[in-house]
Amino acid sequence: MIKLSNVNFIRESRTILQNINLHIREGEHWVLLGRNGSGKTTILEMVNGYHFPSSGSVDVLGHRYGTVDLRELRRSIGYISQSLFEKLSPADPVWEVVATGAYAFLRFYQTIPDEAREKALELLGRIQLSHLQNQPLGTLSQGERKKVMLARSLMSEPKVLILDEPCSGLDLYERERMLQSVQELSGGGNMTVLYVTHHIEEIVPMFTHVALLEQGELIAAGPKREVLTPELLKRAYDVPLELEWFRDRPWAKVL
Ligand SMILES: Nc1ncnc2c1ncn2[C@@H]1O[C@H](COP(=O)(O)OP(=O)(O)OP(=O)(O)O)[C@@H](O)[C@H]1O
Repeated sequence: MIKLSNVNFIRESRTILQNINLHIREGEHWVLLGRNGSGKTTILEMVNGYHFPSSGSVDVLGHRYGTVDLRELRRSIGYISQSLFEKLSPADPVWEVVATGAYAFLRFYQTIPDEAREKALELLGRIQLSHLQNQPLGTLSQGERKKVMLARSLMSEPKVLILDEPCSGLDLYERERMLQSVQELSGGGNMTVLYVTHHIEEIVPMFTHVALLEQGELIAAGPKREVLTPELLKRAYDVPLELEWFRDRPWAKVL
């Protein structure tokens, strides 16, 4: 499904990723953890085909990057990130922004097909945002924006969903609602999920695997209970901590 083999990424004579080997199978839900600058977003951008490795290979959905039409492949990948949000037009009504997700367009310059409109409205209903459907995107709160991005990413019924810190800037209530929506809309079925966060407690039960990065190197990758150990987390974050599992969710206590 997603395979990074011996990936190195060098920019301006700096090694940003070093010998990354990561194999994500269909239906697995992975969380990528690591300190600021450890290379998480670079990996996500590589899986989206926005960066190419300096050496090694990236295969997504059975296609090797470098030999495939990325525009076509990207329709099977939903991507939520702040940088994508910034490219959208703040004056556009919410339902239109969601509808553009069906085509991987940033904006419609022609009449929007009824089918796309109906689907966008349905997705907005599923995340309880129908009341905002005609409001301009730029007027939404942080929490509403994140959920609109989630709905947009699901328009094309992607096989792979990539979320880069979808809960950043959300209060506790909004964060829990967002996590609930992520679980409801992408937790079932065979969708493969890759999720980046700085907050260990966001690893809700739907997540199956964790990869830990330290300065561009993977120090652990596998089933979450094997990777989320105090020893490995101390190595990744350089902070001694204890981990408590509550309702299949890890909570970190700094010692
Ligand atoms: N095009 C580039 N040229 C030079 N350095 C780059 C480039 N892209 C990324 N980097 C560097 O690579 C490192 C990893 O960046 P990346 O954004 O992947 O980290 P991250 O783990 O997502 O960090 P954060 O948690 O702070 O978002 C950073 O030190 C960044 O400055």
